[in-house]
Amino acid sequence: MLVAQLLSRLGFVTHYPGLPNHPDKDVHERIADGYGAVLSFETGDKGLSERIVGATRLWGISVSFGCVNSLISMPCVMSHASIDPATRAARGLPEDLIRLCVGIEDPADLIDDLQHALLEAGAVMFAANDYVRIPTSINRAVEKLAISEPIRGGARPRENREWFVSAPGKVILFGEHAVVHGVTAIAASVDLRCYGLTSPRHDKKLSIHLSDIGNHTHEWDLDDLPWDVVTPIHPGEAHSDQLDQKLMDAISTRALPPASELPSKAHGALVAFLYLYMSLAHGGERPSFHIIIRSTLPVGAGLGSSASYSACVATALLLLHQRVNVPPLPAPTRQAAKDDPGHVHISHQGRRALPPDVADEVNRWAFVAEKVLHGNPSGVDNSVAVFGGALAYTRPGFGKKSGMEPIQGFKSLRFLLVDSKVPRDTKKLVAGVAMKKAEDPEVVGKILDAIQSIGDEARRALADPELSRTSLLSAISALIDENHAHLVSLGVSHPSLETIRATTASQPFGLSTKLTGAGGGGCAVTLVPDEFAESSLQALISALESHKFGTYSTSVGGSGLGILSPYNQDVQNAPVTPPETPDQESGARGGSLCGAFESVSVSSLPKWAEDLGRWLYV
Ligand SMILES: Nc1ncnc2c1ncn2[C@@H]1O[C@H](COP(=O)(O)OP(=O)(O)OP(=O)(O)O)[C@@H](O)[C@H]1O
Ligand SMILES: C[C@@](O)(CCO)CC(=O)[O-]
Repeated sequence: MLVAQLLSRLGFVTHYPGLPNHPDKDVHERIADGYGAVLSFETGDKGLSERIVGATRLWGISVSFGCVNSLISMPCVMSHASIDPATRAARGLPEDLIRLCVGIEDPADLIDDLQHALLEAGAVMFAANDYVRIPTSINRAVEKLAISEPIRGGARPRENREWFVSAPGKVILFGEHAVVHGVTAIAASVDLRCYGLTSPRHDKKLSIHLSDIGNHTHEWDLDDLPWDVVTPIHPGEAHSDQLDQKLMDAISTRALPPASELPSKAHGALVAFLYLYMSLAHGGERPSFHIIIRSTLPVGAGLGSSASYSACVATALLLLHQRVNVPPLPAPTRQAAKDDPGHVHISHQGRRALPPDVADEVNRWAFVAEKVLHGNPSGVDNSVAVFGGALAYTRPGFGKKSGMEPIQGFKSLRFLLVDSKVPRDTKKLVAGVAMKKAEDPEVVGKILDAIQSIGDEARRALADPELSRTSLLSAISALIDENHAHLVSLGVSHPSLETIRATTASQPFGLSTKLTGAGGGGCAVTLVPDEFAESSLQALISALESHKFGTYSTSVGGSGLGILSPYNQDVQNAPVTPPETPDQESGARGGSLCGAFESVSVSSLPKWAEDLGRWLYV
């Protein structure tokens, strides 16, 4: 009732038998007690309705209702999409109709979330201390304006500004490799990140600087790229499950020198970048820009460096190809007054600032880049790089429930990451396990089942409020050892990883360790119990470093994808918008942040980036 009253008061045509103006209120009251949990409303504009549905956080988007949590849908594009529009119209089903099912959450949270969504979508504004509806005609005019100037509140159109993006790496606690074959993996973001900075060029060239891959720089004339083989993928369309082999071949043979001349790490990164750039280009637009990539993650070490690179490239390209928008700057929830800037809407800050539709689109394209780099990725790494936090991930296509579920309780665990510094190739290791499975399906099938049980057990333990902290930590330790043993059987360990395990398990440390990520070298993850003294941790780090291993004490479960806010009022230090025509001579490297971004030390990079202004995170 409260939701219906809110919508009706705001002036939306609201259908709910509890409202006094409902035409069949009397009939309903004769045959039923109460008014039920389902209602619907019209906004007057299908696009606006889509934005509202996409902007809700607590209301889950769902085709069919019947759940304890609150759900939202647009029947005409979801449950009733298969009925042709004429029949829908004849039956009086408005195209802009939004249907809601109210669940058991706190009504105040539900109303707050709905108000935020209406505000974010541009359906209401905040004036005189209250939300008021923006007439649909104004909304349409604003939408038209947004097409020519998509970043409302920013200083310049998007192709003329610098975009600064970042995404975290990941640690897989349970289920690597097995996840490729349908097992659920448990993974979380780490606070080491990849950063990408784009600055505009005005010379019809495209260039990329890979700071971590031998400082490799590559430049292309946009007109020389093999456009003749590109099958355009229009905005809103999904990339097919398979890579376009013609485009892959054309990039390798015509846009890049033969692979032998290019280090393979750079080759993979460049192919992935160009593949996305060319696939995303549409409407004859070919933005000319320079992009610099820098990461605080070790590359090729099992911490998801490729996925965080893929997420940064996908985000930058989706922004520059005008396929995603940063949400408009919300109105202050309290009016600004003298000496009071007003209260900025909370959803513009922190983890919730980038809406799910932006995150989903970036994730889809980051997965495409991962396919270019890895062949057959499960999607867990890019999902963590985009969504952050800790999650249980099951790849689709194995006849069971797939997707992501957030995991609570992971953030409180302490880990030490140890880099064996032994290089390896994820693509080959994943292919090796697939070959083993093809040769011995029964044995590998049993290992996969055992790894699934380990992940299930870990999730149960993490979710069990009755379990003492000591029991939880000893359960996770035992499961870490067990999972590692299975990875050894799959043939993806390495002598260096066994040395790390032996060192961390030795007295006085007695800690459990497993390889993480693809293995074959790369990183191991060690669970550090709460009571483990700082002096012991330092002694362990010294012991590991004496073997020439690298160590990272990292926190897990932090933010996913981030975009530095393009709004002037959110920028604290430097102007993020570059000169109109940066460095006309070369067309490149003229942006205001480029020099500083390239020269700041790796250890200072996170703080430097954070201090530039407000980051909008998923
Ligand atoms: N900072 C970066 N700049 C450019 N390319 C990168 C960067 N980080 C990763 N890559 C690309 O990703 C490849 C590394 O992928 P790989 O999967 O082997 O390592 P990883 O992602 O660190 O490990 P895992 O997949 O086990 O988590 C590199 O060879 C390079 O092509
Ligand atoms: C080895 C693997 O399971 C994790 C790599 O980080 C591969 C994948 O899931 O794509």
